[in-house]
Amino acid sequence: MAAPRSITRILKSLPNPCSHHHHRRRRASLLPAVVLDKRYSSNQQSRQPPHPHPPSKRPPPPPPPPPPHLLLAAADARPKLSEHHKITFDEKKTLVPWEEGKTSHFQHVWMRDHCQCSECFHPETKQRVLDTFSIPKNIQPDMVEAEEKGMKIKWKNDGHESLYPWEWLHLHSYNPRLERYISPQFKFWGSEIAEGPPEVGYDAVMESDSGVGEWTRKIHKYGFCYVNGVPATPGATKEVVERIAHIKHTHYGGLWDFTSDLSRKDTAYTTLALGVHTDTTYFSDPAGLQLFHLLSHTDGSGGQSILVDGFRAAKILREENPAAYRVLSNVRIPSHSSGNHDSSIQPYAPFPVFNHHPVNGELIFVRWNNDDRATMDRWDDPADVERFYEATRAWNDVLKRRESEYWEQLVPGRPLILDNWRVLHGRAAFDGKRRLCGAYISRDDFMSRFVLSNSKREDVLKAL
Ligand SMILES: C[N+](C)(C)CCCC[C@H](N)C(=O)O
Ligand SMILES: O=C(O)CCC(=O)C(=O)O
Repeated sequence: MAAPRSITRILKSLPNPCSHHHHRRRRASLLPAVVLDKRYSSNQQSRQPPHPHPPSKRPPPPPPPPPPHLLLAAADARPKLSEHHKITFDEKKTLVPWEEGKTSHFQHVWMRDHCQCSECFHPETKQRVLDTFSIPKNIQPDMVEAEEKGMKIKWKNDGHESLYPWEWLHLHSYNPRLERYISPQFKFWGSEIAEGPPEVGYDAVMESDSGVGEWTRKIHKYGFCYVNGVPATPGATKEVVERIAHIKHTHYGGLWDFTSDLSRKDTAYTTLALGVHTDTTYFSDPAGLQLFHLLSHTDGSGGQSILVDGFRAAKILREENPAAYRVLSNVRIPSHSSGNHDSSIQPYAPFPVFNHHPVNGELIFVRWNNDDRATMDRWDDPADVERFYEATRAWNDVLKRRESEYWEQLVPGRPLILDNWRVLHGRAAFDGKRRLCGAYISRDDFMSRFVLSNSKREDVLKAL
């Protein structure tokens, strides 16, 4: 391969793009720039996806890495080019030497495909307009120049000019990866959370995006959060839910308003106790968030709510009984919702209790609803049947421990929202007239609002 050609027409030493406008350093953001890191490369070191059926001898999976699914870009770090080396390119790639001593390698086809100009990338819709497949296979720059705002490339084949902002280049450097990720950690909790459960105020949520930012940050960190001071009406409740995102409509309706009248053929519409579970395990894409608002409970008592932190419980099970954790990470459980005459809802495939991110291996989703479990008649090895029941018993024992359970009597005016991918919920039996309203929000809609209400949109867009 020919030695990298020096850049033609680089007449002077590279200007340090940050040298003469430090006074224009980005206003330190009020909140750390939180953006989703969706760029998991397929070859990133990752655990193998779980085996379809529990192997008997397989060693327990390694502990998952900390969840890197959120990127906290350095709020005000500005990448600086090397003072000593120039940008160079050869027939395949451009090399960008940074002050920190690392050099990013960007293949030309990748660079051209990621041109951010308004011809190639729609300025409003943020979608690619460029026809990727019109890029010549051997595309090369005619000229590469370091400008104040970024690196400019003039392409040889058609003279097209692309400008790649320095922050964008540094953030998207893939060889090597340069940005450090500080993932906001989850705060696991047990029964002690009753002393100080996460909560926000109705006014804050309704009046400002920063109020929604605080609310979504607490939901992400704890897996649940109360909203204090909400008028105990379905209308006010709907408005609160929609401060996060549009409601996920299901066969229960949009904003559901329910009581023990079996109007929908589900035990939630009875006075029965419900063991802790996650909802909608019968959807391919189960609800991300679920809000409950007790509107009234008259002529009776009971119906206390119970929450269990499913991520904490899973961690305990993995430590105490790795065999059970492995079984519940591999055995796929069929689920259904078939009480209503006009539907029998089932996901496109059964899923295990513990679902791990397919690339980085972190536990990302607990699915557990023993009441909605369908008949399990697909076993490669019948010996796995007993193993499954042993594993679910071990799981149930962890869930039912006193220190796992957070019991709380919901009250009108103080709705509870929870992360249905992490937190299990249930209720005690009750009598009398008990009316709740609430709604589901999809996981992706929640994460979108969480990120955008806790970062500058420009940072989110830059990290796409
Ligand atoms: C929330 N709402 C009362 C409307 C429906 C309850 C659905 C309960 C169902 N067994 C599940 O686990 O998804
Ligand atoms: O009635 C309640 O408090 C909760 C009902 C429930 O668990 C559900 O709707 O999934």
